Amino acid sequence: MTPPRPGARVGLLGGSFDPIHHAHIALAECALRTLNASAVHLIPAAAPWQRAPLSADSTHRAAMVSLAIHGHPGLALNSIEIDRGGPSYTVDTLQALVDLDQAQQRPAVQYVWILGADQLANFCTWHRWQDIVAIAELAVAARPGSQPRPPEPLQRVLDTHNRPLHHLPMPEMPVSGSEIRRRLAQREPVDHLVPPEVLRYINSHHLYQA
Ligand SMILES: Nc1ncnc2c1ncn2[C@@H]1O[C@H](COP(=O)(O)OP(=O)(O)OP(=O)(O)O)[C@@H](O)[C@H]1O
Ligand SMILES: O=C(O)c1ccc[n+]([C@@H]2O[C@H](COP(=O)([O-])O)[C@@H](O)[C@H]2O)c1
Repeated sequence: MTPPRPGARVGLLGGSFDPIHHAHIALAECALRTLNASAVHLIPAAAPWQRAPLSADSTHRAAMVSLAIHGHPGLALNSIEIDRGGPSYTVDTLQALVDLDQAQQRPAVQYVWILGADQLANFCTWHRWQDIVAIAELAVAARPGSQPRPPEPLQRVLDTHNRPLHHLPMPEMPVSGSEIRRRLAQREPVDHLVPPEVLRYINSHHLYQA
């Protein structure tokens, strides 16, 4: 991948990806186009601290992300959180990316954290969420059951920092990792929810079986 031009936007889509599914890819592609980003990095979390332990280990989740983005120019796997280990605080990830750019004397880029409306609603529970807004812009997509509207305290901090909230014009997709895990455990089909390479990987590694 060519290095980003100075001032370019780089989208960051963090997630459990347990497993990655069609809505994640649609979200990343929509962000790439809408933000005119030079790249969108998909960042599998090592240990998302607000959730119960994940089903598949980080090696499997990263491998599935890698398979799913194959043939999608502009999308890249970024294993920074897996490599760091421990609780996956987004603020630490953003700070580490900025520090790395500086250490490697790369041109400064504008990071944009991409999220679904469910996580936007939850955003003010994130670790040091005000510091996230100071470093990165946010881009949100609608998700069935959640409105892509920022909670009041977030809107106030966005206003203080004069930060935009990008809206990603993606159709609502009723797809979730939990539903996929539930279907797999019940031996129900999921081929309409995940890319075929990911399904082959799930089957060959016997993931998500009851
Ligand atoms: N169907 C969807 N539409 C819009 N955004 C989504 C959708 N699915 C996931 N996202 C967003 O992608 C990011 C990563 O999500 P995650 O990996 O937790 O998937 P998930 O489907 O929400 O999984 P789970 O059901 O296990 O919570 C989050 O910001 C989430 O809001
Ligand atoms: O930094 C935090 O406190 C924080 C709290 C909740 C979620 N996140 C991040 O948001 C992304 C989506 O989380 P999830 O639980 O929907 O997979 C993932 O990258 C998480 O690490 C981050």
